[in-house]
Amino acid sequence: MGSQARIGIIGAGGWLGKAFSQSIVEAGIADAEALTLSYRSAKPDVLPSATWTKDNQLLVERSDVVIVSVRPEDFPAVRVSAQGKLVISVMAGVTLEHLARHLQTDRIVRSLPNGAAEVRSSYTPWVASEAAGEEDCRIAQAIFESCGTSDRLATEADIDYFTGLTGSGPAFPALLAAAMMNHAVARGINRDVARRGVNALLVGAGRLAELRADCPNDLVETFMAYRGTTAAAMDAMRAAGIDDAVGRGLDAAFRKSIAMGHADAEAPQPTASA
Ligand SMILES: NC(=O)C1=CN([C@@H]2O[C@H](COP(=O)(O)OP(=O)(O)OC[C@H]3O[C@@H](n4cnc5c(N)ncnc54)[C@H](OP(=O)(O)O)[C@@H]3O)[C@@H](O)[C@H]2O)C=CC1
Ligand SMILES: O=C(O)[C@@H]1CCC=N1
Repeated sequence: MGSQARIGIIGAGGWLGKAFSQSIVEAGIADAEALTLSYRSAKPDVLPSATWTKDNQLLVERSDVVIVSVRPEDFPAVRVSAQGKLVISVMAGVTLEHLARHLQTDRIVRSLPNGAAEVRSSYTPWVASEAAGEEDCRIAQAIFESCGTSDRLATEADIDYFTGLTGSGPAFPALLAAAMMNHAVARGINRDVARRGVNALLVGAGRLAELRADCPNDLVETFMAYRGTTAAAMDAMRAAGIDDAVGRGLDAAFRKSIAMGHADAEAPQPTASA
């Protein structure tokens, strides 16, 4: 398909939809003119030379590749037939089987990017249905790598696990940073100073991880080896159960993703129409 790929994004006005549409154009996978983008409420003020529409069936007809980027609870209302088309889903918890049944195509890639797609730094694991061919997988991977890095995983259960690990993942350093900021403010530190300091350390820690490419355990051991303030803090955090808390969080996300898939399976069959 190369630079002539015709790509449609259902839900292109949202966080991930906007990130994908822009990164696809930036990476030269498709020109803006070859994109058909759908929205539900307000027409977004980006990529004016793309075709914007509220008609998802029209979008499918104008596209070779259809990316579905609505929230899972809005998916049942997306009533289109994508017969013969490659569909790429970024939705949490929606299974390959449900996607195939609802959209009437067996060429499916199920993926789970993360919010860092906005800054072209997502990590996007994905799986493909049996009927998705080599070229389908190649274009899907090119799309994911236009906004970060990606890996093809072995099973759908792996996708359900990675939904928490890396899909929800950017929220977890944010949770730690919020706890640190709340602690500093409670200690009487000026809120703006605390915010600048904590945001700067998040960015710095990310860049350090990128530069060193160490296993996180190695980085922790490097800090522990000082046997100083950092080790004192980490020992106290571990004694308070940080490893257990993180494990419980990841298990909860995995269970939620599986439960969303089961809810789909029990949902009534849609009637396909524009
Ligand atoms: N954000 C994240 O970090 C991640 C999100 N995901 C998954 O990606 C998907 C999208 O998430 P995100 O971008 O954050 O969500 P958003 O709510 O930001 O975007 C969803 C968009 O879909 C639009 N929409 C809903 N129904 C339709 C429809 N029938 N036709 C056209 N557009 C429609 C919404 O419009 P309106 O303005 O009317 O609401 C909204 O703009 C979700 O399924 C989520 O599970 C996966 C990994 C990470
Ligand atoms: O929280 C969610 O359900 C979505 C999927 C992963 C990140 N956001």
